[in-house]
Amino acid sequence: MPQQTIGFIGAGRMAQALAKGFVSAGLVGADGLRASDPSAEALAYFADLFGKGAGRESNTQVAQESDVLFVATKPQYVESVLAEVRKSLDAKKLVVSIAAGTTLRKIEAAAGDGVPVVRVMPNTPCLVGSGACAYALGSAATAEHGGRVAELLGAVGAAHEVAEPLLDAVTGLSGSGPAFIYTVIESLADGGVRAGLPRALAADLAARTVAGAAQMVLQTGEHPAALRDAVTSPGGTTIAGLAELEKNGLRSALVEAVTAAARRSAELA
Ligand SMILES: NC(=O)C1=CN([C@@H]2O[C@H](COP(=O)(O)OP(=O)(O)OC[C@H]3O[C@@H](n4cnc5c(N)ncnc54)[C@H](OP(=O)(O)O)[C@@H]3O)[C@@H](O)[C@H]2O)C=CC1
Ligand SMILES: O=C(O)[C@@H]1CCC=N1
Repeated sequence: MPQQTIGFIGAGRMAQALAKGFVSAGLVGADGLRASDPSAEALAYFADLFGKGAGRESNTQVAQESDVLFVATKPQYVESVLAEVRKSLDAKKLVVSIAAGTTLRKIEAAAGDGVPVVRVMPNTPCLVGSGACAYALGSAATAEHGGRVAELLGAVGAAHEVAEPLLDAVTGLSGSGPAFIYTVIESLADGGVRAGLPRALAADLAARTVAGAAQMVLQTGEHPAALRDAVTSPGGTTIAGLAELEKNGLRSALVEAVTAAARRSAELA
C-alpha cells in the first residue's frame, strides 16, 4: 500500500483501537496518523500511544492532511463535524464513518457531492488484530475505495462488505457483541470462583476458554452444535451445565441482546 495519512476526527476508544491496530500491522507509521478531539484527555492518550506529532488543533487540519479520514465521534456529531470540514473534502479523499446508525445518505449529504464515503462497523478487538468488521460503500465510492477499506480493516481483523441495510444487524452482533461476551467471561469466572478457584486463575481460564472455543469454530468450520456434542459426555459434567443454561435462557438472552442492539442502531439513524 502506498504511503498514506490516516486521520481521526474523534480520538476516543474506537479510534485508538483502530489506530493502534493499523500501526501494529505496519499499514501506517505513527508519523502518518492525525487526530483531533475536544477532549484533552483523549488527545493526550492518543499522543501517548503514537507520539505528540499526531495531534491537531482542529478537525479541519486533520481533514486537510489526511488521505483517509475516519469520523470517529459519537453518532450525533457526525453530520456537524463533516459540515465543519466539508471545504477540505473532495473526490481524492476517502471518508470513513464508524458511527453506529448514521446512514450513508446522511454522511454523504454532510460530506458533499462526489466525496467517496464508506460506512464501517468495526469492533474494539481491532486493537489486538481480532476485529470483526463490516462495511458498505457510498454512491461515490468505487471498488478501489472498498479495496482500501478492506485492506485497512483486514489488517486488524476480518472485513466483510455488506449491503447498507445489514449494518444495523452487524452493529447488534459484532459491534456491541464484545460487551456481551465480556459479560459471559466475567460470569464464567464467577462460576469458577464459586466452585473454589482463585479469582485470577478463574479469569484466565474463562477468557482462554472463550477464545479457544471461538478458534475451534473458526478453524474447524464445524457447526457449534457438533463441537458442543464433542464436549458433552453421556451422563457427564457438561450436560449437567448445559441443562442449567437452557433452564435459565442463555440462548434467548443473547438473541434478545443482539436484537435490541440492532434495533437501537436503526433508531440512531
Ligand atoms: N466503542 C465501540 O466499541 C464502538 C464504537 N463505534 C462507534 O465509534 C464512534 C466512537 O465511539 P467511541 O470511540 O466508543 O466513543 P468515545 O466517546 O470514546 O470517542 C469519541 C470522541 O469524539 C470526541 N468528539 C466529540 N465531539 C467532537 C468533535 N466535534 N470533533 C472531534 N471530536 C469530537 C469525544 O470527545 P468528548 O468526550 O469530549 O465528547 C470523544 O473523545 C461512535 O460513533 C460509535 O458508534 C463503532 C463500533 C464499536
Ligand atoms: O454502544 C454503542 O453504541 C457503540 C456502537 C457499537 C459498539 N459500541
